[in-house]
Amino acid sequence: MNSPVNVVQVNDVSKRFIVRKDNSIKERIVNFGRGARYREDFWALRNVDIEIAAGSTVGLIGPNGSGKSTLLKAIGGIIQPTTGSVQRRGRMAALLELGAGFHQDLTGRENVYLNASILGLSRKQTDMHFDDIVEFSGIEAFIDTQVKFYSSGMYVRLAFAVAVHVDPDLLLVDEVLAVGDEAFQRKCLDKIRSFQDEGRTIVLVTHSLNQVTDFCNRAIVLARGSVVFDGEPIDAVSVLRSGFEATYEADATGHGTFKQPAGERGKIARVRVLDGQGHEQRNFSTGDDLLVEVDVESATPLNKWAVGLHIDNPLGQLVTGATSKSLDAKFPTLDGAARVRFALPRANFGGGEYGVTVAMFGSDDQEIARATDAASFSIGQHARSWGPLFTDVSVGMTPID
Ligand SMILES: Nc1ncnc2c1ncn2[C@@H]1O[C@H](COP(=O)(O)OP(=O)(O)OP(=O)(O)O)[C@@H](O)[C@H]1O
Repeated sequence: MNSPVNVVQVNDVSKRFIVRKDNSIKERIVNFGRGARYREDFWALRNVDIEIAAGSTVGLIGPNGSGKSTLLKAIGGIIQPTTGSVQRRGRMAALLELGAGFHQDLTGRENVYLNASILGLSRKQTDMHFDDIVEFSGIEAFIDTQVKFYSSGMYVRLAFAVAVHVDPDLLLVDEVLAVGDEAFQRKCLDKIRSFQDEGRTIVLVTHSLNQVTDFCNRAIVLARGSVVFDGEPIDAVSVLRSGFEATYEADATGHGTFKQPAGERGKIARVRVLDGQGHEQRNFSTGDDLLVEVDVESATPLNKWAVGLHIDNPLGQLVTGATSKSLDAKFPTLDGAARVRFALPRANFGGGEYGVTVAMFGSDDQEIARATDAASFSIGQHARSWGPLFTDVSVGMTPID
């Protein structure tokens, strides 16, 4: 069997941005001519080597600022690497920044033609696809309006519609899909699925870890501009989660970003997710009992204090939250260390990955410590229903006469 052709080859790519340290105009004038001292090199990508085989769907994931968009733009040829090279084969369509490739003063119709011609379609070919493009976008009523009057959702609709109708071999999609409404997102994801079936290659930047495990057959995790994992999506998601926990541990050692008002100091020493019997666990089923255990410390006695809990989905959206105050729990003075447990009996989370963020509050309800994404857990997909909330849905039918 022949091994598949590489559609993208990224060879030892690094990208440097020059970041100016002086911000105000006054500082710029004062520092004029001493440029070098007031600029700093920032490496958004470091020695990235990636080969992407034809027909694969690759997810690029990583924390904010890790270089995902920069890598996608380098693959798309929108930015030039500082060192290294990128090779691509075949026709590419890219959905990178909102409105990129659209001319503000032109109408939707004119932009379709402009965009399609940039992506390599002749006028005649665009004529052939025009009605389908407009229909897919669902913005017929605004097609002769200048795009500067479009909402961000309308931009994305039209841009995606053009991109998927120009017959690309390689489709690059950055987060933009998150802008569209749910119905349109679903339509786009269906289209991406049919692209997969047709053997096209897709590279997707996303914060939705569900999208990665659902759609991709490979995921690359970036951290501070370097590839830290490249392989099975499910493993990539674990790496990303454990990375967050490592960050948190660094915080717990005192090098982190805890906000601590003078006088009161709190410390979140450990956060664990346990099953109903108190055993540490990561994988749960819908309806299981969950305990979130938080070890807190204070160097000075704290008379009034509280602990808060946030459980977020992979998009960072709050799924459920509570504080010991909202739960009417009053704790005695904290002198040294204490263990707080939140109990979530029969938790009806839907299948997916969840992150646990914990905060500690002092007198005046001021936040005195925070551990973001300090722990995580996974709920197995249920065969009967899906979505962030599990309901024991059933269905019946009666004939109507
Ligand atoms: N034109 C630029 N000039 C200076 N710095 C830049 C530029 N573009 C990106 N950066 C920096 O490079 C780093 C990587 O940015 P990039 O947008 O690739 O990250 P990302 O992983 O896509 O992040 P996010 O999840 O927040 O979208 C960031 O620290 C960003 O501030």
